[in-house]
Amino acid sequence: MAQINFGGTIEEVVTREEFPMEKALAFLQNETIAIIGYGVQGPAQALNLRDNGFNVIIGQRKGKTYNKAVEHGWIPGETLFDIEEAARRGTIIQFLLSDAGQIAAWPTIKPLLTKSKTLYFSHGFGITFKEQTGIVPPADVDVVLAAPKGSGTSVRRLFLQGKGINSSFAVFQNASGEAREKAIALGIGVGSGYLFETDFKKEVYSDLSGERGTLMGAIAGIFEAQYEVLRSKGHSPSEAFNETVEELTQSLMPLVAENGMDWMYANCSTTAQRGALDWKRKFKAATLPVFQELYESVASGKEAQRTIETCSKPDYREKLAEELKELRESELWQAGAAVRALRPEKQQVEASMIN
Ligand SMILES: NC(=O)c1ccc[n+]([C@@H]2O[C@H](COP(=O)([O-])OP(=O)(O)OC[C@H]3O[C@@H](n4cnc5c(N)ncnc54)[C@H](O)[C@@H]3O)[C@@H](O)[C@H]2O)c1
Ligand SMILES: CC(C)(O)[C@@H](O)C(=O)O
Ligand SMILES: [Mg+2]
Ligand SMILES: [Mg+2]
Repeated sequence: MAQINFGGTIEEVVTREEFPMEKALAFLQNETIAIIGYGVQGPAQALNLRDNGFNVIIGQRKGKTYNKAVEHGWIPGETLFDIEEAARRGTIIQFLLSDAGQIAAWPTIKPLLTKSKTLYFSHGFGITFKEQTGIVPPADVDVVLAAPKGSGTSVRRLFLQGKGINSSFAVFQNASGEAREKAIALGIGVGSGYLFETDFKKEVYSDLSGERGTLMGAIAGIFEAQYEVLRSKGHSPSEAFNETVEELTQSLMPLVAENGMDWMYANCSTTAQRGALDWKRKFKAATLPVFQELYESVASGKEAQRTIETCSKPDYREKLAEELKELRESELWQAGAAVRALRPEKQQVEASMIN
């Protein structure tokens, strides 16, 4: 394990140098990895594992998603099965159904988790909120987690670019005595650049807070608030969108990603720096209680309950699609679509498609 100083706290991380792919392949050479669920993480992890040389099969119910798996080269009856058959054949069960879907499938999966098999999650949800999910694995199996810190789409894209996402890993149950190495080997196999250690509860608390907070919920809310103010003061949609979203994603966040917040600030005007440093305090103070409320809602199980209730309904997909449609069709994001289409590289692509 490499010892890394994260802003004054020394943490241990596992890099590909210490745990190379050959070691992961050797460690898992006798295993059949059954990917249960082919939604977003499922295809990314399955394809990365397959491309890395692991023995992978898929378990997916029939329908559109099953057909997607066929398009990706999984062969019905050979490497593509229904959930039950894949879980029977697999020695490592990667449980990548939606968190609500895992509850429905658990009665099918549980009896197939025979001694010395491994149950793998990419989220601490099912195990941590066991009172609500009913997911309690048998004592004689390993239970591990490798959770990529990003969308499955990025997990696959970064892999194809020869890069890697960072992931957390954890062990909940170590029946074999080798669960930790197994978690790391699987984490490397699915395409992680490096892995940091956590436990199931910390993973789910931080993950649910992050996605409801700055990563997805808070950012969308802040965009809407600023856009609405600019529009109400007479600014055009294009101006409001550019000052709220486009500049952030296209110009400033890439600079933050490259070299940190202070460096992005330093590459803006002194006027901008002065104002940002002053207003940052006010935004922090205004949002701190909201983030505290959010964390409490996660830790009390309220967020899990709401997710389970809503995402277990038969029409949950349609309902989510309706809400996303409303977001897409809002003026802000329609302005965004127009702005994106005007990016020079898009126009070049369109021109080359015409010629
Ligand atoms: N989406 C991501 O990029 C991402 C990132 C990190 C971790 N995770 C975690 O990985 C796991 C999988 O997430 P996902 O977003 O890929 O899942 P998802 O929501 O896309 O669902 C995956 C699959 O589950 C199937 N499914 C849903 N309910 C079902 C049911 N009742 N019976 C059978 N199949 C059912 C769906 O058809 C879909 O193919 C979750 O634990 C999630 O928290 C996801
Ligand atoms: C990609 C995210 C937001 O990091 C993941 O946590 C998810 O639930 O999809
Ligand atoms: Mg999540
Ligand atoms: Mg996440």
